[in-house]
Amino acid sequence: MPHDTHVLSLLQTLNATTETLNRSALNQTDRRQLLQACDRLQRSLESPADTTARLVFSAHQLMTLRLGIDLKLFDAIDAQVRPSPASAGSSTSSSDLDRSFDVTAICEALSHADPLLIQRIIRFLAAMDVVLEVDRDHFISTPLAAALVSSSPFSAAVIHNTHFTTVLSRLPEYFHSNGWKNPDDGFNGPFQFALGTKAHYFDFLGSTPYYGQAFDTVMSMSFRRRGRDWFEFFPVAERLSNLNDSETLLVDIGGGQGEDLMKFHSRFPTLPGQLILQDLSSVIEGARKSKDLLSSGIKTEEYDFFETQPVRGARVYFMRTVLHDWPDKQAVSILGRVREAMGSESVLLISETLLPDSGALLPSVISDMQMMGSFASLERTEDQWRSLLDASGLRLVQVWLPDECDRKAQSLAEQPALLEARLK
Ligand SMILES: C[S@@+](CC[C@H](N)C(=O)[O-])C[C@H]1O[C@@H](n2cnc3c(N)ncnc32)[C@H](O)[C@@H]1O
Repeated sequence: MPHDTHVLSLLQTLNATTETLNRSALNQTDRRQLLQACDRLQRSLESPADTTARLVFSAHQLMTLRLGIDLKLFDAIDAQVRPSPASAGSSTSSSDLDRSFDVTAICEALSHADPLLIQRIIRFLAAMDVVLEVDRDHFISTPLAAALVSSSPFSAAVIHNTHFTTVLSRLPEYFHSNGWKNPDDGFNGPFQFALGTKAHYFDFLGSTPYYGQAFDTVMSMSFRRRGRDWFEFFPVAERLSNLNDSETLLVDIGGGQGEDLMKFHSRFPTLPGQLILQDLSSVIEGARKSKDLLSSGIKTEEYDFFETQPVRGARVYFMRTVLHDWPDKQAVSILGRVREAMGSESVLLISETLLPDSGALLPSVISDMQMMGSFASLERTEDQWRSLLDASGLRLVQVWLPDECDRKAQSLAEQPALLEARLK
């Protein structure tokens, strides 16, 4: 029993809130503000020992999710808690769907794995509340467990990031061996050191479908598309409507699966000029399977951006979260290929999250560390972008952000900026 009556009443309020809060009625902003307040409260309460313990044991939790995903444990749970197709059409409704499962049936479904191992993984998941233990060997699935089935983008996020921990775990040895120099070569950095390879991270992804597909899925996830789309605050109609159909309106270089081009097309379906998606062959192969992409008339092109840019004099060369994958050493070459192709009317638009000059928040610095580990690259401040563009023979003309964005750390973490560059 707490001594302090204030603490006692605080505890009662917190516990009552947990019990009675109507989560489904909360809007996104309110939900996030509540989470941030809980996070601040936790950080302020934790002793150094608490924080250390929380952080050093978090890898175990993440890796347990990964084991569950690779084992197809979440699929097996999902299959058990869902009604069979025969009963699904009958009187069973999702609200009275029984979400309980027992370990024996899961072990039978996953007969290729040792039952004791399955039991230990499920026990760990129960300790994390990913599944809820009701009785010995008897559990209830949760929305989180259902969100980790193989087909879910969340499982791709776990696969992608657990693989990244291979690189993270070797960073200390990497820096000891290189004399604590900032990584600056995408072909000879922490990733190559950790995996004992000479391959660039993208070559590795191209030759390892399991990780390549996880990466592509993560790139398409909505959490990477926070904030407003660039074309909502860049004057598209004013700047980009005076083309004819035979000209190229926009080339999305390293455009992945074409999400950005498809969004742009559906926002401006009648704007004249060709839209072109360029990426490596392994990525374009996947993008060509998209019916939406094909029906929107977007041209797809296999293209390595270290080679001569085949599309000359396009009105817009667009790159979204591409250059943060490359340290200046390689980014200058990539930008050089764009500069050579640009005409006097061409503009290069770069959509990237800007690092603030001070006060960077966790999402920004985590991304910076991710760039360092995978690509020997970095997230850049405005000054770093200006000097990179300058070294590439280009001039930073303007940094576009929505009017409501105040350029403080929180806004910059949540809203990618659009950097407009032209020939010098
Ligand atoms: C971080 S992803 C960004 C994808 C997309 N622009 C987006 O924002 O979702 C980087 C993209 O660059 C592509 N890429 C990497 N190396 C490339 C190269 N040498 N030539 C062309 N594209 C490349 C990758 O395949 C990937 O699709």
